[in-house]
Amino acid sequence: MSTIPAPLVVAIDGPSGSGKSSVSRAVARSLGLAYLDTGAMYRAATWWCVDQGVALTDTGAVADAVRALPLVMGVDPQDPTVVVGGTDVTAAIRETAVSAAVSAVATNLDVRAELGRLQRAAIDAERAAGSFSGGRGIVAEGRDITTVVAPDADVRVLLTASEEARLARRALDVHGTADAEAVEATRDQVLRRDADDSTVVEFHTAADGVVTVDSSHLDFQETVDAVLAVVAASTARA
Ligand SMILES: Nc1ncnc2c1ncn2[C@@H]1O[C@H](COP(=O)(O)OP(=O)(O)O)[C@@H](O)[C@H]1O
Ligand SMILES: Nc1ccn([C@H]2C[C@H](O)[C@@H](COP(=O)(O)OP(=O)(O)O)O2)c(=O)n1
Repeated sequence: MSTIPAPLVVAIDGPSGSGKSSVSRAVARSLGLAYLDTGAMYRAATWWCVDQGVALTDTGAVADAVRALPLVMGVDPQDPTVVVGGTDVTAAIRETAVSAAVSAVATNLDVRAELGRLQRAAIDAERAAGSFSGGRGIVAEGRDITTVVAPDADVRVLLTASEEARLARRALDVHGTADAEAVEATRDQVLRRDADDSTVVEFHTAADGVVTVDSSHLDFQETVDAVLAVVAASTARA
């Protein structure tokens, strides 16, 4: 009798520029899993509030708008997409205006409750679909996936990197260079945002049972391999 392996849920958290999104996508591709970028959901919520003319300082109006968010997340790691009310906002949510404003939405506790609910539903759907269709599971990444959204995930990883490495990576991403000027221009987007976000979620220290992978001195492929090794070790133990 053949056994169908249970769907795997991998949760990855970490600060901005630690490599969460790119590493999680590569891990999902490598293992044949779905990929959920929860940061993209906070970005989509921010884009929607701005689109609807909601003042981001009005916490009640923001929460109401997010409860009505018509969001569809594409979870294929080859081509993750974000669609809001029929508009593909995959690129628009990466623009600097959204990056600068997103913490105001992500620190709204009613928004966190609503998006957390949607994230749990997406993870549960992959679990259930996997059991019936032979789907393999999901990699979900963000700031509170290992602790709040999916503390019961099969594998939980905190991906960290030094401040210096994170600033250089983001500068290279946004400005195409990691010279002193580009690093300075990136500081607000990385460090101020992490400081604001840290007021509502802890993502600098690993919770009990969460494995830390420090990518400061690893290149991209080495980081992917390190996370895959954590998955292999965790699933071998289970
Ligand atoms: N270990 C690494 N070494 C060098 N660059 C990396 C590494 N991990 C990720 N990167 C690059 O750093 C940038 C930021 O990564 P990203 O996945 O967007 O981080 P996060 O989602 O944590 O903000 C990307 O250009 C990515 O390719
Ligand atoms: N689970 C999550 C995911 C993201 N967030 C917040 C943190 C960030 O300010 C925004 C956008 O997240 P995203 O992962 O795209 O941020 P980066 O630009 O990769 O640093 O959402 C959160 O509060 N909780």
